Amino acid sequence: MVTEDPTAPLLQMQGIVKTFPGARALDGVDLEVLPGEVHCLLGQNGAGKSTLIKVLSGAHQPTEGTILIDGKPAVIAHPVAALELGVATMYQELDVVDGLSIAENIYLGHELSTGGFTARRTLVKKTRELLDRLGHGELSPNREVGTLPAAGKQIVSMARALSHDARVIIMDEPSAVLDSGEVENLFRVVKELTKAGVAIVYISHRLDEIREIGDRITVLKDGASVASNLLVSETPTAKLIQLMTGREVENSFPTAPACRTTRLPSSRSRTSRSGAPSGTCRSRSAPARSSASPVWSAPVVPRSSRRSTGPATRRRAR
Ligand SMILES: Nc1ncnc2c1ncn2[C@@H]1O[C@H](COP(=O)(O)OP(=O)(O)OP(=O)(O)O)[C@@H](O)[C@H]1O
Repeated sequence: MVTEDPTAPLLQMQGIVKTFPGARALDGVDLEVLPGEVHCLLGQNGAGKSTLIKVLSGAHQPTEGTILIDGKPAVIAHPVAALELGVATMYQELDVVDGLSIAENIYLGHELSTGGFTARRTLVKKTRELLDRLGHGELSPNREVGTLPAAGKQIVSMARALSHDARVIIMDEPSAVLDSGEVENLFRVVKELTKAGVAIVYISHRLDEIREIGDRITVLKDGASVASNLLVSETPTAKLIQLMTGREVENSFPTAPACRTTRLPSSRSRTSRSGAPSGTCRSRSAPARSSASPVWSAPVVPRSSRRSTGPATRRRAR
């Protein structure tokens, strides 16, 4: 796939709806991802982030809505179709096979076509190239994945995404399993990938991380995108929390314009690192709550620290 205009969206999701029996998990989500940007997806627990990435990775079919890749409608009928379209997902529960080597994990499901000894040598060589690219040339392609710490398994997962020539990599709370040194390495790798034009859809509950690594933000609430393409550099934390929770937050943060109801004219608009115009906000009926209650009384809980959740009952299917 070749994108002729480097600033044209690589991926667009428009009006995505996903219903399950008894629940409307997505209720109109728009997402636009540019080449070379880190696009952060924010939302409280249950906002619809997982469902959206499952739609994008071909694990779920949307009930309504359109997905465009390079401006062309795409049907992501199953996970292999997503990979063929250049969309790879790194799930938080790193889906690597402990009993296989690093090389076998990376090429699992898309083994090299030649057989025997030559294939094995090529496999190891290609794996070494991928690990080098990710700054982990010290890892042996033959090492069993079960012996790696979480950060190492994440590198394998990322190498697998690159082995599919992914142009969009979805990272679902990638830092949740990492210590601070490993997070630094993750950010270094993310920066190298984006420099090469790869787009990252980055899901995190850690707003400080988003400040460090993100370019633009889409906020989900109750299954819908309530703000799209906000520039990280222009959006105060209080605004993000207000968008995620629907509650006004007493503003002890900078008063930079958080979002605009219309896009600025392109000649005068400020742009992100990747050339994106400033974002738009969409009003959505938010519960009328007093600003007196502290925002942190409704904290966002990372999935890694939660037990399994029950079936959806909050939003009934219409
Ligand atoms: N297979 C399903 N069947 C029924 N309801 C579902 C299903 N998957 C998700 N939902 C519901 O859809 C809503 C959105 O869930 P989703 O897991 O996408 O949110 P999320 O933002 O990823 O939250 P979290 O951070 O807690 O994982 C929730 O109300 C959830 O219960």
